[in-house]
Amino acid sequence: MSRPALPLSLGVQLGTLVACAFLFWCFRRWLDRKARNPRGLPLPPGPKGLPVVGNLFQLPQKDPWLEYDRLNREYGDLVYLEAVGQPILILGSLERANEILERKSSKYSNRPVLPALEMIDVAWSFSLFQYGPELRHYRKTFHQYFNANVISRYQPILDEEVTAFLRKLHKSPELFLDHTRDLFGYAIMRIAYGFDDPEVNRGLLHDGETMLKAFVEVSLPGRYLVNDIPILRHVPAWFPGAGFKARFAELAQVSQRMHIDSFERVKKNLENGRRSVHPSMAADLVDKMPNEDNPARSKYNEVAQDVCAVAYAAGADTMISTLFALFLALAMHPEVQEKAQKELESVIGSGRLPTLNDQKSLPYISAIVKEISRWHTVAPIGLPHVTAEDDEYNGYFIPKGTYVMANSWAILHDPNVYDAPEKFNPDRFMKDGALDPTVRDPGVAVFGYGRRVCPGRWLSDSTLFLVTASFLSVYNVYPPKDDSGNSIPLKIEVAPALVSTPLPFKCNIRLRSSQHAHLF
Ligand code: HEM
Repeated sequence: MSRPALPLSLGVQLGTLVACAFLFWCFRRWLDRKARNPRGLPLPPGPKGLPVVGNLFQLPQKDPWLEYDRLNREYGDLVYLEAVGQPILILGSLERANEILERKSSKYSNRPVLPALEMIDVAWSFSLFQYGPELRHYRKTFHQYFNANVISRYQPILDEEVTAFLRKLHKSPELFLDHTRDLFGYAIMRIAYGFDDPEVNRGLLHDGETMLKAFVEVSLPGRYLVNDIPILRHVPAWFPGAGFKARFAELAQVSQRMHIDSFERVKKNLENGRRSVHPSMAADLVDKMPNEDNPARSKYNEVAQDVCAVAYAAGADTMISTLFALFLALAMHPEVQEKAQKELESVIGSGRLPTLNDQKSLPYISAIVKEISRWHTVAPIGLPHVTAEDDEYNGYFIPKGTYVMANSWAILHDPNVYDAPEKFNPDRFMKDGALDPTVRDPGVAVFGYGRRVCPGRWLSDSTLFLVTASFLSVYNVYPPKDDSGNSIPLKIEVAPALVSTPLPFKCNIRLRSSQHAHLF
């Protein structure tokens, strides 16, 4: 159906109306903020912006953590920016992050409220909930399945997926990026839903990636005007400039498929007596579902379907990106592989693959896991926290609704804490053959802060340990070679996004010896 033509003059009039409404809204916001700050406290320091748009054009599009770090060096570790009236606070040190996001977490644990996120229908994900009893309930339900004490439940799934990964590498080492993606992708789909069919899992993981990218894009300050003028969500799709509505509607369908259809599929499978071999989160939640006549059933169902979908929506991309970085770092550092293999041989010999139970006796492998999380900070500026109310901090006024972002990359690349921070060097965590407890553990920043800290961190640590130890037990990884047989030096390059993913790269993966093939 063709779009009805809009008379030019009407279009101009409507455009002018929108612009006036916007300016009026900016003015009201400014007046309101002034009224809420009767003592006239200053805002924290930061670069001066332009009228109305503020620092919008100074917001970095690429590698924001580097620009934020530069601002923190210039203005101190608390920097204030504003983009089209949206206040943004950048925390440039662990001390600030802890003081604000941990100690003042009752005020600093909300998330952005963006009409665009509601329109693409991702508001079901508790990672976007405001802080309160609802969020606590969702986090508690999630925690039952991912706390440190229950991760061993998933050991059989992790073992099977790691072994499948080692076999695939043997068959088609050149596809190692695809195999790495499948490794954690399939593991989390089996843990969350018990889905064993790679085709089904691949489709759902693709949906998860689409939604994560969409989430990042629609959240960018200034990217969609509807976030600043919520009434625009009601303009008809044919209105000039409202093309975003059709795209948002498509994304909403993907989101629906992700969180409702997958859970319904598990329910049907169980009704038909089809249960996965290993326990899954969804099956357990369905088993404990209140009876049909119980009024609590509907809410229970909603929470259950949402927490399962969050597991792969929030977990897959971060883990896969970290694993890509791990293989890249190992290929760049043969001496690290050699050291790890010596440890593996002296502790578990060469007759079996490592298990999670070996974690404590393989400190150098643990040091590699710590170093990869630090060196390649996968969520360099984390997820924004938002202030639930106005606050006064160290004599500064912090308005309600401020996006607060801790620069985790800067915290983990602070040269005062980590010598030569740009170097991948697991030894920085070691002393006398054991982990050195005096070195800052990257876990203090990698997984975020306070009441929103990542609830998947134990699964993440266990998986990274198992993959690193198993891979190095069997394989070596080298940089690729050019036509004359010379090694091509590798370096890490990342795509600009909230989750920092290394760009595709090549490397050579070879069995340590033919005998090592017997391990899988
Ligand atoms: C390398 C692995 C991972 C990293 C680096 C990582 C990092 C993060 C970060 C930085 C946050 C934001 C915390 C904040 O707002 O302060 C977060 C939140 C979250 N992560 Fe992870 N994560 C990882 C793996 C996982 C896994 C495997 C899962 C699921 C099993 C998961 C589930 C979540 C959830 C549900 C949230 C939202 C929490 C909330 O908003 O209350 N993550 N993660």
